[in-house]
Amino acid sequence: MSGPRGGTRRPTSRRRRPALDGARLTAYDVLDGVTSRAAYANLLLPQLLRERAADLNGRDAAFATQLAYGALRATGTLDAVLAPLVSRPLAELDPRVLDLLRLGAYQLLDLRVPAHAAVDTTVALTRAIVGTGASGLVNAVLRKVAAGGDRAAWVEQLGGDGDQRLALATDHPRWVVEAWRDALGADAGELEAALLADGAAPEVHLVARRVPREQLVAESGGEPGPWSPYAVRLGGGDPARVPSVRAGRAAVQDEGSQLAALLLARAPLEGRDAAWLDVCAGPGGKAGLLAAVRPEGVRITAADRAPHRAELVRQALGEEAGVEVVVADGRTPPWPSGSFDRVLLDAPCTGLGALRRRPEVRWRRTADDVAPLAELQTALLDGALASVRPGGVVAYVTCSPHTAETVAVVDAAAGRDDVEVLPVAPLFPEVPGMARGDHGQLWPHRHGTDAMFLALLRRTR
Ligand SMILES: C[S@@+](CC[C@H](N)C(=O)[O-])C[C@H]1O[C@@H](n2cnc3c(N)ncnc32)[C@H](O)[C@@H]1O
Repeated sequence: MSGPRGGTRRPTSRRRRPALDGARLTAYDVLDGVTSRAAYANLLLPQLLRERAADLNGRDAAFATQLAYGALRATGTLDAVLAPLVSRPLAELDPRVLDLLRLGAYQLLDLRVPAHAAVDTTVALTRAIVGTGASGLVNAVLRKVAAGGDRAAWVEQLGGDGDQRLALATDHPRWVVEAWRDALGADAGELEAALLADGAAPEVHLVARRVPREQLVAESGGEPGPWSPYAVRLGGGDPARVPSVRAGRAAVQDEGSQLAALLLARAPLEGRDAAWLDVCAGPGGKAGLLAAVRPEGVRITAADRAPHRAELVRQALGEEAGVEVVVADGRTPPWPSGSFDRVLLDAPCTGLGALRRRPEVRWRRTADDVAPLAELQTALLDGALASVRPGGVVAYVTCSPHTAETVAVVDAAAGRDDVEVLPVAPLFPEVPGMARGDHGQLWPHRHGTDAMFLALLRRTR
């Protein structure tokens, strides 16, 4: 223990002078990037931590992460607490002040940061970032937040019906709570567990593509994943340091996404099995696993409408033989009808199944986003069914459990007289609790994966 030396005096008061600390400043910069530039926190935060590595130790980096992710996840709840304490609508506040209020309020509601530290440090940040004028408002509002108690006390005070309380307690917009209840159907008793799981940091999963899984386990110090025979779950550590990841023989991939690719590979098929299509392939995660597990001689076409996403597929697949990457719109396929034996449609979606990874997405998305995406998904599924030969299969997957993007899209296609639905769960006997009718649904709270939806269709003629 180092004591005071060379005339340095111990502070006489236990209450330390508020200083601009690097962790809080970094968390603020992440909130500001998300608010003012629509940045993604999971990209911006690691970048800032790298740039500021000389000034932030491991604990600072961990605290900045907890603050930034926590405050972004809780934005709606924090705003519900702040709104009655500010005389103007929150939307009329200087956005920087609103972000600072959120940062302070989050510490008061959810962290064991002493109230005076949360308030004083946020006031100091406000003074430095916005100016002295705004610091009075921040000071006054945060004191009222502190006086109202912790999150449980605030949820109690704000009141509302059951869904409203769940929304506030678990940091979801109400429309997502309703969508989750609907998606869980008969298992709606798991609603709170499902919502809470969106607040837990996800484990990093690796996929062993061109390396035996046991070797990847040994290299990474991880554990075999319970569901995919290619998955390794990491307890911690930087995946980029794992030799097979560096060499491109393994990659980071959620175990649910691995099952989505395996669904296509495992689907029962009669006759020719030589040409596979991944119609929305960018950035190439599932195409990479498909390339590794395909039987010898199978050619893969990996398409994406966005040229830069197609380029990412090219980079991800590197030297793979028998893989063609093309820029194409899956709604109007440029290849002859019935060209493929198996087609994977990993459709663009709201991404609500991956809320654990992208804390701000739950507030950026709105219920109005769903219908246009469902329209796109429907058109893409039509294109996928046109691309597959009679007798061939289409795997339709989304990283969202929302019924309008999943069951409704597939049901509409299944109404055609040349399409039959194949049951998904029997193809994964090792994965309990994944049946959603004939389809498959993974959940973070049940499976420790993203909430992937999986459906299988056969074109009958
Ligand atoms: C969910 S992501 C695919 C993820 C990818 N399968 C993977 O595992 O890495 C959806 C992709 O669909 C692409 N996309 C969107 N609209 C499309 C369209 N009309 N035709 C083809 N690709 C499209 C997007 O550019 C995006 O890369």
